[in-house]
Amino acid sequence: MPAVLEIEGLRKTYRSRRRGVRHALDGFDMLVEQGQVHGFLGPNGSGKTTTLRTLLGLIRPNAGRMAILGQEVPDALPAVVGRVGAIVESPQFFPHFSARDTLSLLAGAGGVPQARVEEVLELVGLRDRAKERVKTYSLGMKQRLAVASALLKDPKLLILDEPANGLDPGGIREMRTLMRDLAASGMTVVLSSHILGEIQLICDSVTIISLGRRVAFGPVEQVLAAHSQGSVRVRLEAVADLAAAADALTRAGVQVTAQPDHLVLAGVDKPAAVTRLLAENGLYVSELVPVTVDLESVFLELTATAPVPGQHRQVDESTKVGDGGQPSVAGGGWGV
Ligand SMILES: Nc1ncnc2c1ncn2[C@@H]1O[C@H](COP(=O)(O)OP(=O)(O)OP(=O)(O)O)[C@@H](O)[C@H]1O
Repeated sequence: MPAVLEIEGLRKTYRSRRRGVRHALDGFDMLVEQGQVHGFLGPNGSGKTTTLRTLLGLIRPNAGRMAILGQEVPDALPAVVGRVGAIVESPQFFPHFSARDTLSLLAGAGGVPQARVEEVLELVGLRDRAKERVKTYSLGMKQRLAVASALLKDPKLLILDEPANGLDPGGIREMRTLMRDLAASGMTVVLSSHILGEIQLICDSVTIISLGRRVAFGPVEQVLAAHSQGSVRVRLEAVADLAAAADALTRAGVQVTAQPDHLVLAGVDKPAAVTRLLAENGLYVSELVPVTVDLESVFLELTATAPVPGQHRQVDESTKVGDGGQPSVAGGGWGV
């Protein structure tokens, strides 16, 4: 499969007198093959929007290379831009225009035949409300209009930042079907989302970014399989003992992800060793079961953003269990 999108070693550094140097992108890589629905995932502030804006020529990177449809960007952007549809951050529409007028105006400006307006209205499910003013639309309807505007030029690559934002469950399901249909027709779709269950259902492959670096990528099943080896869920008689248990297990070399009422341990080949270790520390297990990992737990583990009882993780902090309970800032986010 040819690569539709390639990013290698992308760096973007922001400098400010007050906050010093901030590495929004710290040698980030990404590869998306043709006809895939590709999920782009990362916690708040991890660099997703910076990546997409850099790709679209809106931000100048400090280093790295990028190619869209086999052409190096930003140099070749004028040549490829007609084949890329993108919504990065919510677009603003004239509130007094209807969806049909809005799309008609955009089609005219982009040299797209007017017949395409009706096609995209139908595709995103706005046909019956197309005559009404945008200011009367719900958030989800505006989101559908945004997707319709990105689809106008029948792009080869569609980039959507949080397309399910504001959609109701029915709308999310329709968006899922639309993305799959578009990919089946040969379009490549890159979407960022925080709805990880949705990404798992919809995407063929994913890239996970944390603190400006890629921490996982590949087909969804491969990413899940790579992280499901020997995972077990542990509950204790006393929830208050979880932090102590996480600490003891981490010191013994077990990889621990803390959830509010249980721990998930990775790479456990002998569950009995876990119960023994905890019992020796006066901590008593009430449940120990193998878990099939989902994308959410992989995400929380790789980005170290699992909630820890009693702590309020701040943006830019990666809360590592077992480091004395103190939130830590992993390399790459702040500082030089
Ligand atoms: N213009 C700017 N000046 C300084 N720092 C910036 C600027 N734009 C982004 N950043 C910083 O770069 C980092 C990455 O931001 P970015 O918007 O790419 O994150 P994101 O992954 O899209 O987050 P979210 O999921 O919250 O949208 C953040 O720490 C952010 O504060």
